[in-house]
Amino acid sequence: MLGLSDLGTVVRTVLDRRLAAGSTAPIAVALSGGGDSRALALMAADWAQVHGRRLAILTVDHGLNPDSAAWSAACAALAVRLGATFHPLAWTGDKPAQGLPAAARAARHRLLADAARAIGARVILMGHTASDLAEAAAMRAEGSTTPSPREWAPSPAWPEGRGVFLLRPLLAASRAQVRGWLTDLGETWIDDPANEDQRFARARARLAEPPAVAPLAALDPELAALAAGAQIDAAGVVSLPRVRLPERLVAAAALCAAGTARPPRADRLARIMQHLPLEEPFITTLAGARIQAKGERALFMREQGELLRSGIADLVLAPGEQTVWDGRFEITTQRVAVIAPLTGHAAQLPRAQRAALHDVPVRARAALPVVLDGDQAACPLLEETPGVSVRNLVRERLLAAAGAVEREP
Ligand SMILES: Nc1ncnc2c1ncn2[C@@H]1O[C@H](COP(=O)(O)OP(=O)(O)OP(=O)(O)O)[C@@H](O)[C@H]1O
Repeated sequence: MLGLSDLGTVVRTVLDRRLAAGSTAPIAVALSGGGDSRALALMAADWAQVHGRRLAILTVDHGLNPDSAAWSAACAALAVRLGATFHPLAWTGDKPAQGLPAAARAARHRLLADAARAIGARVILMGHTASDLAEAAAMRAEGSTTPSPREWAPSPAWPEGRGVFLLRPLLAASRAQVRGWLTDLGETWIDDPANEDQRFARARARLAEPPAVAPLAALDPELAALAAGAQIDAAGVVSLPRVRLPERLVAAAALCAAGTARPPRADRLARIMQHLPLEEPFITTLAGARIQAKGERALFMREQGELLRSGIADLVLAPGEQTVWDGRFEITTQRVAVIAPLTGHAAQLPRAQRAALHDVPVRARAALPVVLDGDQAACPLLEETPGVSVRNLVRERLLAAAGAVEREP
């Protein structure tokens, strides 16, 4: 059991290990105003001061409780007290009747990630505790697919969370321990009544399961090494050895190659895992990706049919605009540019690019982005295109997903 006086030391150790001491980027804290994130903000402020780092407080108002504006105001007041910048964020979209907690969570992660990127922060600190780990386990026992919060993980929001990591330094402490620490300091906090609302699986889990002390998130060096060894071409096609591929890497490679965000279904993934190591050629789709296994390698690429079915339209970018196209390519323009999938435009490419296209697997070609100029097309991935720059996000995302990035970039 973690003693109260040890809590600060544990958190400092995690921050020392994961944050880059010499970085000039601000450190973001996701502050709900609840006890856990409040304690975390206090500890992070100490660490930031010692290391000369700026602190930014991010608070999302979900608009679900009449008191939420007052909660945000309390967070703003703490930011002032800690000398941190305060970034109020609001979930203004439609609120679904079903699945409200999941929708709120997805919106929260998108807002937090966008805000972090806007201020140049690479890490968002979150206040999950060992009690949250125990609750996630209890919810899974109830049939939910809730993943366990990990100490260090890329933001689940995609593409908003590109390059942004979540750090949970309180995972080894129970909620009661964190609150004991706050009480000792004379601090108060907000209790969100939704946490006690028994209609939500999460609240039932809070009652059901006594908190357990969390093991530190185990890093899987094999997974990270395999991801680091992946061959990824300019078109974003991922090539991995087909035998001894861990299931997690297959799922991550599919998501990254497809640019999609929704994790694949467990039963589909399990079926693929049965076929993948066999010797016969094997073709399937997963999470918007096409998987082609032949010989000793498996290729993961965007499934072109899914791209076209996603209703991707010709996109007009203004000068200076940046977008993530199909979840795979970050495109920045210095001029007006019309971006479209290559399908139907291959004959409009200059000769050199048509030749370069031969190096791209046939079934990956239609899902490449091209810039249309009248009756001309150009693919910035095949050849430099004036006024348009493109960054392939596939490798960076795969490395982050596989745990190959262990600390603040
Ligand atoms: N409204 C909010 N504004 C900012 N941060 C928040 C907000 N709500 C939650 N958080 C952050 O998320 C942490 C966990 O909160 P909570 O347990 O309510 O969310 P969760 O849905 O279980 O987490 P996750 O989003 O990782 O699934 C908090 O300690 C805090 O850091």
